[in-house]
Amino acid sequence: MFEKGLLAGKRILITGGGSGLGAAMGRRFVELGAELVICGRRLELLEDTAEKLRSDLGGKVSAVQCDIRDGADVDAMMDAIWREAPIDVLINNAAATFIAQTEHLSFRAADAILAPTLHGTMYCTLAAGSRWIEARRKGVVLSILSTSTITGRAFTVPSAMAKSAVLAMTKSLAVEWGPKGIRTVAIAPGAFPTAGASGQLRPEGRDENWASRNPLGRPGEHRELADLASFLISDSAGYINGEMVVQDGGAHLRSSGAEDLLQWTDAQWEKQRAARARS
Ligand SMILES: CCC/C=C/C(=O)SCCNC(=O)CCNC(=O)[C@H](O)C(C)(C)COP(=O)([O-])OP(=O)([O-])OC[C@H]1O[C@@H](n2cnc3c(N)ncnc32)[C@H](O)[C@@H]1OP(=O)([O-])[O-]
Ligand SMILES: NC(=O)C1=CN([C@@H]2O[C@H](COP(=O)(O)OP(=O)(O)OC[C@H]3O[C@@H](n4cnc5c(N)ncnc54)[C@H](OP(=O)(O)O)[C@@H]3O)[C@@H](O)[C@H]2O)C=CC1
Repeated sequence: MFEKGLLAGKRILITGGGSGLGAAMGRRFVELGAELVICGRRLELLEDTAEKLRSDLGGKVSAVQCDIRDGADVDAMMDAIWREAPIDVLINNAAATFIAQTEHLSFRAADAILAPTLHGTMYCTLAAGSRWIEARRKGVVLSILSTSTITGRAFTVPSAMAKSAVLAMTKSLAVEWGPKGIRTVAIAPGAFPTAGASGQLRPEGRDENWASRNPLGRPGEHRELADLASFLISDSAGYINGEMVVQDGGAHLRSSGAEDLLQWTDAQWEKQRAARARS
């Protein structure tokens, strides 16, 4: 679909690039000629993903351990990256979520979602943006959000709050940093099955026919999201700024995706809490 060298000459950092959608985007970016840095907390997972990409595609891929909840860690990672060469694109992909009745969330539980998804995303954006602006370099920030930014989402309230805040950041910085040559864009994916999302959002017994209720009758394919991301960060999308593209097969026009959970009994929620306590 794209010319082979679409992303040639671009150095891209993907937060949470070791797994799921982050890894899928990384693979596509390398196929299209980009140089890649991936970060996350699990170094072994990152090294494995980077090694696989190097051996499959022969590209330049490196892995950095970083907990984006920690601003000092983010700064240290950016300093280390910049010592080698500045990045041109930041992909804010790392995030956390789980389903829970909101009234049962402790403050620590709320923070477990808000810290990476909101604060960590802000730290990474600030750390990249301030370096770009100081060096008068251009840049692109692509954040992976959710259709909960449009519909809200019962039972994943801290995630919906954090994603909505990052959408506000995307729109605000489009105006503030656009004149400095930095574009900010976002994708709102619908359901793109990954081990992380299924583990946190789809316990056994939950709405097993959810995929067929999508207007297109299926979940998203990782390659579809990776292609959209490749376009949005490429120079071909150079006039798109402050925009969030929804990629969900039309699902949010029909439902926020949490309606089945409204039917859950107290016993089902009790079972869900107990499963968490055991893990
Ligand atoms: C909306 C759709 C769009 C988004 C999709 C995605 O993001 S898909 C991507 C999905 N990918 C990911 O999410 C990957 C990243 N995920 C992660 O890093 C972790 O799974 C985590 C940070 C979400 C939880 O880490 P952890 O288990 O090590 O937790 P911890 O030990 O640090 O505890 C902190 C506090 O949180 C509490 N608590 C925890 N779980 C639950 C629960 N299920 N239920 C209730 N509460 C819970 C725990 O009890 C504690 O509070 P307390 O008792 O002290 O008052
Ligand atoms: N899959 C889906 O259907 C949907 C996904 N999304 C969004 O897509 C993105 C990717 O999700 P997905 O691939 O499904 O799930 P994953 O769980 O695979 O991805 C989350 C990634 O973030 C990393 N991460 C989490 N916390 C931190 C942290 N504190 N510091 C650094 N890295 C961290 C994880 O690595 P590690 O644990 O090693 O740190 C992991 O690689 C997320 O933003 C998610 O909200 C949105 C809507 C739907």
